[in-house]
Amino acid sequence: MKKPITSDQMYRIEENGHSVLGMRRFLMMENAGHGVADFIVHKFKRLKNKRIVAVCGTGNNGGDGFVASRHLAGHGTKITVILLGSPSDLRSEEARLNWGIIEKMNSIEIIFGKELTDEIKSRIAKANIILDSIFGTGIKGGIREPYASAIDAINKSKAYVLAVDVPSGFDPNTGQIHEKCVRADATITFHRLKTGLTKGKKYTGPVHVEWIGIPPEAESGVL
Ligand SMILES: NC(=O)C1=CN([C@@H]2O[C@H](COP(=O)(O)OP(=O)(O)OC[C@H]3O[C@@H](n4cnc5c(N)ncnc54)[C@H](O)[C@@H]3O)[C@@H](O)[C@H]2O)[C@H](O)CC1
Ligand SMILES: [K+]
Repeated sequence: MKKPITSDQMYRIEENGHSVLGMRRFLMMENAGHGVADFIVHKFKRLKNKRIVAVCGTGNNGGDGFVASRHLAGHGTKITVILLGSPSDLRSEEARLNWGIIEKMNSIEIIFGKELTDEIKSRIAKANIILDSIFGTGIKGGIREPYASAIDAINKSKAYVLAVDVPSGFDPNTGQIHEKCVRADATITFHRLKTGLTKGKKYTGPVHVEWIGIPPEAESGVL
């Protein structure tokens, strides 16, 4: 197994990939989101009529959820993307780009807001599959609303939960959990295992490492 890395090392590898080797960040997000969709397609042979809900934050973890939802829309499933926040809060160009695409798609239902409305709670409660795209390696400090209530709703649901990169509320470096943490049935993490993911199986489930095409050369000077 390749040596696990910290979130700081991941960010530096991503930065090298982008600025030294010219791999645009939206390509990394596209490959990450495709990997998530591919994992679901292979896990659930029949996706038709399955209700999939992507619960997304306003960072690039959320962006991965937008991309995965677009890839899954091609499989005839009912997809809902829930953005916990406002589109104007989306932090990166690549997340805004992907939000701009899915908001034009009739095959994806979009709901956004800064609080957990009954509509959002009911989508999560009725989901067959949930993509946990709230936070990944960018989690910092105490978990604010509506994220805390969203994590509770995900943990109460009967859905199959796939954590994108890291279960939301899980520290990618230490494996410690914040006051709330998604309990995932599986985790798909990008590029390399994060050091914290060697622990906390109760929250991560089995961990799948997805290569997203960042050139190995991007690791020089970092690992
Ligand atoms: N590194 C790579 O090569 C790739 C990473 N991808 C994905 O990007 C995320 C990391 O994205 P980032 O924007 O840095 O952070 P997050 O999306 O994980 O979270 C930041 C987001 O969450 C908010 N937030 C943070 N802490 C809290 C808190 N305690 N309470 C409430 N809100 C919080 C913050 O404001 C931001 O909005 C990585 O995990 C991958 O999934 C790429 O897409 C693929 C390549
Ligand atoms: K996550």
